[in-house]
Amino acid sequence: MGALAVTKPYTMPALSEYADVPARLRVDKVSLRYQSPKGETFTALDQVSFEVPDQQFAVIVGPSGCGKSSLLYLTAGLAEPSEGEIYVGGQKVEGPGADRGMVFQSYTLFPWLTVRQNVEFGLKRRGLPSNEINTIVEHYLGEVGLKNFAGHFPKQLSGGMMQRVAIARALANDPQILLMDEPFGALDSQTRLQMQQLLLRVWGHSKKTVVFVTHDIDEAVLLGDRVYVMGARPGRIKQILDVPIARPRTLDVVMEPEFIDMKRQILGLLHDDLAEVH
Ligand SMILES: Nc1ncnc2c1ncn2[C@@H]1O[C@H](COP(=O)(O)OP(=O)(O)OP(=O)(O)O)[C@@H](O)[C@H]1O
Repeated sequence: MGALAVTKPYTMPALSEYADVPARLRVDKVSLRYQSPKGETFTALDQVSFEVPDQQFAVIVGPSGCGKSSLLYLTAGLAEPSEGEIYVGGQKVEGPGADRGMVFQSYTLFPWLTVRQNVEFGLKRRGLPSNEINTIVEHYLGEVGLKNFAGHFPKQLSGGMMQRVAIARALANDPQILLMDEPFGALDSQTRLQMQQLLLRVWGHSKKTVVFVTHDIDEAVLLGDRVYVMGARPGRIKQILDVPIARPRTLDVVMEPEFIDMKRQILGLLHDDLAEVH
């Protein structure tokens, strides 16, 4: 490893240390089991515990099937853990709520609504006054560079533009936390790089807590404050690594020794997991 800086692994403090100061997200001994049609039980997540401090950009990586999406769905309140609890802003998750914004890989815009109508959808449902809605929508359309496309319908947009609308829509609702499940997974590599930079810029302004799932290790290290590496069978947190790379981060950081060292550590953890499976 020579002169490369070695990243000190993050040691997870005992959950009780946070009793007085709730983290923005707290996952406490969460297990998730599925029942097969034959009645067999499959453990997708096993006793998963971790915390994400306020304003942190947390990235979850792990082998396919380790339960990354399941963890986001549980946090979104779209499914219930078999055991354990999840807290967002100190409140136990007991169902879906506007305090959690979601951006998925597949485009989830309302196709019959324009870009503007998609972004203002949640604000209208909350009954905000129209001048306030306009100010918020203008702000976020500006943030994602889509002011000139406000009247377009989703089918008139590229994949990257649709994801920009999804990000604007999620942030416009002022959620406590933004949950992103492989949001750039379906984009071509050039657009993906652009979207990563856009997200870093928008996140730098909004300072929302983000939990971002990806398969892409470069993406994890480029975006994250911390990378939560999961193992499979059963799904669990294997290691939490702090990313020791200063912000703002541009594409050039991928050549830096710290970046390469982080990638090496994460790959090592993922390879260990593959070796355990085969
Ligand atoms: N509704 C379901 N019924 C049964 N098993 C399920 C269900 N949903 C997910 N699983 C299983 O739970 C495990 C975790 O799935 P999940 O989609 O959360 O993993 P993942 O890490 O996000 O995978 P990928 O990276 O491939 O998207 C997988 O083995 C999956 O097959």
